[in-house]
Amino acid sequence: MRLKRHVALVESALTHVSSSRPLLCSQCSRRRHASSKADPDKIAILGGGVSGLASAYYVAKDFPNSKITIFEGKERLGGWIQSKKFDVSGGEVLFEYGPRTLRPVIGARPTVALVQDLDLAEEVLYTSKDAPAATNRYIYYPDRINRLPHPKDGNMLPAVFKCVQSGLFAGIWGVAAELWRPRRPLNVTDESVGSFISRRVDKRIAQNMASAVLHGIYAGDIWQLSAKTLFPVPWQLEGMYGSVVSGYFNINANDPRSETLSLFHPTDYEDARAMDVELKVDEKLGKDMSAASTFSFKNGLQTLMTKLEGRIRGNKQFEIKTGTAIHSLNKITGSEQVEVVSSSSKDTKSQPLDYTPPTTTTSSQADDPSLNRQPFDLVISTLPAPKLTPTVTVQVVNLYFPTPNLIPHKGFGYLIPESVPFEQNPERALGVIFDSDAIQGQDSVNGTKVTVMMGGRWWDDWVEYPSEEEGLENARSVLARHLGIREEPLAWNVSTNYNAIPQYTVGFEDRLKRFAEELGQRFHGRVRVVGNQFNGVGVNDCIRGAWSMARGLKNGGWKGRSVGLDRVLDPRPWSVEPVLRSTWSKA
Ligand SMILES: C=Cc1c2[nH]c(c1C)Cc1[nH]c(c(CCC(=O)O)c1C)Cc1[nH]c(c(C)c1CCC(=O)O)Cc1[nH]c(c(C)c1C=C)C2
Repeated sequence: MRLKRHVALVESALTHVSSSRPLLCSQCSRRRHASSKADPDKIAILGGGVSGLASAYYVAKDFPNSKITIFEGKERLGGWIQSKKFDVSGGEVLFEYGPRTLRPVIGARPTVALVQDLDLAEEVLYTSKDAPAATNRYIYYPDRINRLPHPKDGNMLPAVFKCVQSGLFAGIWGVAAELWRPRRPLNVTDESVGSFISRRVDKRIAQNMASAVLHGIYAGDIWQLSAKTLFPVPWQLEGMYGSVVSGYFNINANDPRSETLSLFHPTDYEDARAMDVELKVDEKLGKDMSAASTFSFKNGLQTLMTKLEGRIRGNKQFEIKTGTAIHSLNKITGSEQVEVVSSSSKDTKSQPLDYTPPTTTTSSQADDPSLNRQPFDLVISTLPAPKLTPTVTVQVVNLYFPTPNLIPHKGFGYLIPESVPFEQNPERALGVIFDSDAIQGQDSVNGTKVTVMMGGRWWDDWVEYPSEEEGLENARSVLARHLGIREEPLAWNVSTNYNAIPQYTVGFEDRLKRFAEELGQRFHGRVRVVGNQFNGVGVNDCIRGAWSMARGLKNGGWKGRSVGLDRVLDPRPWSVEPVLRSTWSKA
């Protein structure tokens, strides 16, 4: 009964949404407003990274009569996504300084539809679901590289046995005992991932497995990151059923149909359904995506940014202000407009923005001639709010060696958990990507390409980070100790990505809720937020956030009160829903 009620609820919400407006389709031209007078005169986009550019692209389609200004602190657009080719003897090698592959999961719908809209389908490179890069992921522990079991192994027992033998899976039996562990006290509203896993399963699983995985996504510390935000389903299952394992079986045992069920936040489920219905792509692209574990582009992920930038620069609606820092946002008295205060900037690090300072404009700011003031009807900001999350800095070292197959393992790469003794990881590396396997088809030479990622949570209290020379030396030292690679690299690059990854630490949801309320109260929906601090740390998350924000502007009207954080303000309880078996293409 309960399940039917929830399904009916989602369906009625969807019917309501879809009956009140035409569907959006990546192929058909987007719906225009009934009256072009409805478009805001002036829109500001703060930040020219992936979230800013994607927001600009979507918003321009929906508001063709608006004048849109993009503000970016650095001289280049594209944010952390940067792909560069290096000449080496015999050809060229491509290095990614930031993200490099995307996963074609349902949350990637907006990205894939964007790839199609930008005519980039021919540029895409796929890694198949059967490739070693998809099935072979490793964890270094305590002094060797262990391959993780994968469902495609057929018989997973040999890999499981090896992981048990090495001690990597120590405490795994705690999963069975989880059924009998006491439920968390009612007054616990969040806790760290480390504490949650130690309490429910075993501390060693937290320190070995969870720590490795969270180094590989957030470069983060399991003792600080929030279990409620990062592992929402297990967290909710314990809250509702007293145990994660019994909760999962409970949900599925009561299912009258043969579908797999899970817990969903109602907003997430509606968004997933909307993406599935509204964002269909051509049959060939859909088929290729279905068969892929990850994808990128022949000339790297920057292809997407360059194409977006090209479309934006070719559109007279836009003005782009690079090298421009944002100082503050002020509500203009007697109007609904927002004043954007900016100045020219030489800073290469991204600037946070205090959205809701206690006072609006200081008198020294008011008469500062170096500050520029412009009124806007709508501001879409991708700038991080400093009080919401801390961030970590990650040093990325790309290396190319002329000898092929230097790595003694085939696969995506390996991660290094916090439990690895210091003497095995004095460089404070987080993991190593085997680029030659991870994405094929980007280089015209066939040596060995790897990336070493260092820092992140390990550098939390550091006032100074390793220089480029030190970074290279550290990366080479990791490769020599862990993989036996001692060759001179033919090409290399070190990039230090300052404050690159926000950390959703314990209490994040409460802080986000307060932030959303304050932002709404102060700017009445004229300032909306998108980006890795709000939507998730991946490229897909950022594009999905931009798509969803633009969809909200269209459906709710740009004069609506939403700030783009509807999920955190949605009081509806989590509900049991069938896991979506979505199809990519229209056919
Ligand atoms: C060693 C450090 C890092 C590696 N990648 C990242 C860091 C900090 C950054 C990163 N990786 C993922 C994301 C999430 C969003 C996305 O774009 O998909 C981010 C910001 C994805 C990811 N990488 C790994 C996992 C388990 C995930 C989650 C989704 C998935 O299963 O693909 C594992 C992983 N990351 C790195 C390595 C070497 C590695 C595994 C061997 C590098």
